Amino acid sequence: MSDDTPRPGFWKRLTQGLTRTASNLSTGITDLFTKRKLDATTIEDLEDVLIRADLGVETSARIAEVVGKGRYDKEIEPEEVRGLVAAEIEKVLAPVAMPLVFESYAKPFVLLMVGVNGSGKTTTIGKLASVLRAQRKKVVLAAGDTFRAAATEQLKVWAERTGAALVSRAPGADAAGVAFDALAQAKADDADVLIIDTAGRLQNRAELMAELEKIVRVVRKQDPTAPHAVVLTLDATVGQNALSQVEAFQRVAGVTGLVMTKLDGTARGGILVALAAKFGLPVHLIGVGEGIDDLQPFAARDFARAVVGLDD
Ligand SMILES: Nc1nc2c(ncn2[C@@H]2O[C@H](COP(=O)(O)OP(=O)(O)OP(=O)(O)O)[C@@H](O)[C@H]2O)c(=O)[nH]1
Repeated sequence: MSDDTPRPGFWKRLTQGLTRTASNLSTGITDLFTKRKLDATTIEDLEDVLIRADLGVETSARIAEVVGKGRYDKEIEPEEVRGLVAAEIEKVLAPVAMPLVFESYAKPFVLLMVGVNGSGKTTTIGKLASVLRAQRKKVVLAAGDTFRAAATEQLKVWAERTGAALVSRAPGADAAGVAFDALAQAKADDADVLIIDTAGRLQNRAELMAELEKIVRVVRKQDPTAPHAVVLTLDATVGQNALSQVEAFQRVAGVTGLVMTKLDGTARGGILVALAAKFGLPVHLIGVGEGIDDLQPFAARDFARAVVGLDD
């Protein structure tokens, strides 16, 4: 996905979206390092501040250690600490900041969207469809969340808005059947990309996982190389629970990349750093607000600086 968002708007949305986490981290650092010499206690306290922002125990310990190295018994400005912390966060995030690439070797390129209800699947599909259509790509959307009629309705709105084709069936139909038909249609129409929406009922995890496995199996009957990408949407406000969601979806669907939404709804946006450190999965997009423009390409340096309250 190319990013043609004007830079000032992009930075403003990002910093506004990350305000809660940034003030959490920034205030924590200011309180610790204002007119105080750096010692073992301040470093331990810094580690706690980072852990409370959900950066993960190991990463927090490592960052605190880097900040302390060679600086004991010296005064250090909070701004310098913010800079050091941002640099370390950037190191963790840089390897995972990757746009979603719709390789043209696969036609159609099959993208399977997974994630629990309300985590931002539909918004992500809408965003991707808009970007692809702006590039004049032919897109088919498959309404694979057959459990909820509202999900199909939402997808229909996006299909109409973007000029993508929609394949859907009556509520309660077999989701794998929808995926199968959609791939057949995408092939027949010579479409570039097929995006398959799926259900996200966490209440019945076993059933949901079986359904996803079946979708993958059925799609492979027509194209053994599909799905070419499996993108998991995660709601940042679930905190540490995001880690177990990645594990669960990875087991059944082989997640190839992540989208993290609702970073604006939490003071613990450091969860993205914990995820990057633990799984190393590509992060394609982040959501920092309700609107479609708030779903942005993920840039490691920008995120790292914004999240500790530093300027561009
Ligand atoms: N504040 C905020 N809201 C978001 C963000 N991303 C999505 N939302 C909102 O979260 C709600 C759920 O998003 P959807 O895209 O519908 O999520 P979904 O996973 O498809 O959910 P279901 O349709 O319930 O399965 C919507 O009201 C979105 O507007 C974000 O980054 N920040």
